[in-house]
Amino acid sequence: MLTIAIQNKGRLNEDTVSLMADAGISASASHRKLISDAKGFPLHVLYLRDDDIPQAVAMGVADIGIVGLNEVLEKEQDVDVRMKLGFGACRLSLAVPKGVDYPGVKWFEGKRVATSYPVILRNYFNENNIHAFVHEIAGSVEVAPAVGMADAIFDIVSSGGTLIQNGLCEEETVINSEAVLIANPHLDEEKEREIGKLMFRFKSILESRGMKYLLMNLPKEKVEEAVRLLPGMKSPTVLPLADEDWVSLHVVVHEDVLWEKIEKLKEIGAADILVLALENIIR
Ligand SMILES: Nc1ncnc2c1ncn2[C@@H]1O[C@H](COP(=O)(O)OP(=O)(O)OP(=O)(O)O)[C@@H](O)[C@H]1O
Ligand SMILES: O=P(O)(O)OC[C@H]1O[C@H](OP(=O)(O)OP(=O)(O)O)[C@H](O)[C@@H]1O
Ligand SMILES: [Mg+2]
Repeated sequence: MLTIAIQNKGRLNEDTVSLMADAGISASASHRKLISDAKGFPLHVLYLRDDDIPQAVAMGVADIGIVGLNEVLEKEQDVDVRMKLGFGACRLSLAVPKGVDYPGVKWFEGKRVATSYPVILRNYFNENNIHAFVHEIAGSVEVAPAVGMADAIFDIVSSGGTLIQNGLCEEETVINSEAVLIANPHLDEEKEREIGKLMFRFKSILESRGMKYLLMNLPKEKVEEAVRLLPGMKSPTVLPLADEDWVSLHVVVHEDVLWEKIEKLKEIGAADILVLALENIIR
């Protein structure tokens, strides 16, 4: 049976548990339980601090894990990144106090930079031939310049709100991150088959997110025009109605373009348009 390591609490826990739930796998969301068996898929679930997940997977304590790409790159453990999971999006950036006249990355030469990601930062400075002092701290990195502990910081940025609150200005994005599925690189065939099944479920879920199922009635002579407006998964489904001059048209569209498509369809005579949530796309 496969063992998966997930974050026990914190920012990735909820999205991880809900991705698994959407894939028909119920893991306990309890913060106290450290290991449990999932329902809906043969899986042991190990609840860990996110920092420990890459190592647990590299050691084989867990076969797979869900963790931010930032932690995978920081820990430099021997694990394969198998797929991106579409949540936990953030970036690791260098930021300097507002008001600094920033000429480019060479500004960091000789400076003290506070971070919880010393490995990624040192690699970046080495690649850019910068000699700087990397000052590792566990948290509240953004206050370091204000209290005189550092000249700049390197930390996670998402909305940018924390930087603004602390009078800092983002200057260099070093990596973009999101939650990923990682795996031990030396698993047997049976475990790989199980991982394949799990990834198939996750991919179906991710593909269907943001998609809507659209049904409408349309004058028959407008079908070709509607098909041109609606590049669906293959082509729209067209079903006859009792009234032979009309058809029922079904199509899957992304919510980003939903209203734009609806407006165009109405213009060519579509009526009784229904928009339904789409749970899953199995290809
Ligand atoms: N503001 C944010 N927006 C989006 N994603 C974030 C943000 N902050 C962190 N993340 C992502 O979520 C992951 C977990 O963040 P969290 O703050 O829960 O970590 P932590 O405090 O180190 O947790 P743990 O107790 O498990 O060690 C980060 O490694 C990163 O990938
Ligand atoms: O750009 P923003 O949207 O403001 O997010 C960035 C902040 O989020 C994270 O901290 P978190 O809130 O998880 O607190 P922590 O430092 O205690 O982990 C991260 O360490 C940044 O400080
Ligand atoms: Mg952590």
